[in-house]
Amino acid sequence: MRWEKDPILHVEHLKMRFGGLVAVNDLSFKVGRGDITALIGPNGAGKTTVFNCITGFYKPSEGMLTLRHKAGDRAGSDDGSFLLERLPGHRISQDARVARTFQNIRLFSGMTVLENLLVAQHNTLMQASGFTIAGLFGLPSFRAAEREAVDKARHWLEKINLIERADDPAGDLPYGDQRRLEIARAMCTDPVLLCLDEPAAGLNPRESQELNNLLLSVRNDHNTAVLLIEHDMSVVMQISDHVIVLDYGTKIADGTPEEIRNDQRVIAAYLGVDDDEVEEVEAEVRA
Ligand SMILES: Nc1ncnc2c1ncn2[C@@H]1O[C@H](COP(=O)(O)OP(=O)(O)OP(=O)(O)O)[C@@H](O)[C@H]1O
Repeated sequence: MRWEKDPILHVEHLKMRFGGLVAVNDLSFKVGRGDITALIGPNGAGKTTVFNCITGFYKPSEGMLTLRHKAGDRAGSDDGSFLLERLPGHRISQDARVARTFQNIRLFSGMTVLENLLVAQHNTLMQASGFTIAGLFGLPSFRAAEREAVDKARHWLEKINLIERADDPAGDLPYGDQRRLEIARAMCTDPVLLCLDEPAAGLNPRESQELNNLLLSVRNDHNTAVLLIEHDMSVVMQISDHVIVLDYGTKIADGTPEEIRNDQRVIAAYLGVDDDEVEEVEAEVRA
């Protein structure tokens, strides 16, 4: 398994307490480099809390989160390890190159579709300017970086079939297009790990299929590892290489989609049924 042989992220003994509530308890798992990994579980299982720990929104109460770059990862990052639990949030995105989306859409709705993709590249552009006004106006490195930013934005607009809508306000797009635009915006930061919180929520079957195709392309063409929280089993089972199941903040299963599909504990916990109903539910899931 790639997640054992070549993990990009190693979560060890993660614990997150909120006062007396233990939302995540002694959780360990690995995310394979270039894999699509799904984190699933019933409402309140602790999935978003795990994301918030990985992306620096929360400092874990205990545990280690190690992200390993390899030479050849996106944007020429060198070999190197990042202990995410010790880094401030902005360094997790900028240096460790972890990007995320949220359960609710957080595009700049008044800006155009293209502008949303350019804003995501603000850091690279500012570095190319040498952080000076003179740089902004004159430096050839800035002009080259600007061209690259537009090319990258165009690449992603073509990929998500929104090139025709580049100059429209992002808020005018249909919901499914906005979801894909958010993912494209995150990809414009050249992440090595892309964390997506319920990307398929609210999508119709056609939009869900478009999302699947986009995520498969992120994995296959860009070799970016994807970690997603998802309730939509048609997305999870179709595109994931690896599935991790949480219940009440602890891991109850970890394996390939096939293994998870056949795990009775998962069926019982995830669907919230009693033990004597498991067989019936299992038959429904297989159908
Ligand atoms: N900031 C917080 N303060 C207090 N409790 C919190 C906080 N964030 C999460 N929790 C609690 O931690 C537990 C796990 O919540 P979390 O949102 O991580 O679950 P989830 O698996 O993502 O659920 P869902 O699928 O509904 O989004 C819940 O009991 C929740 O109420």
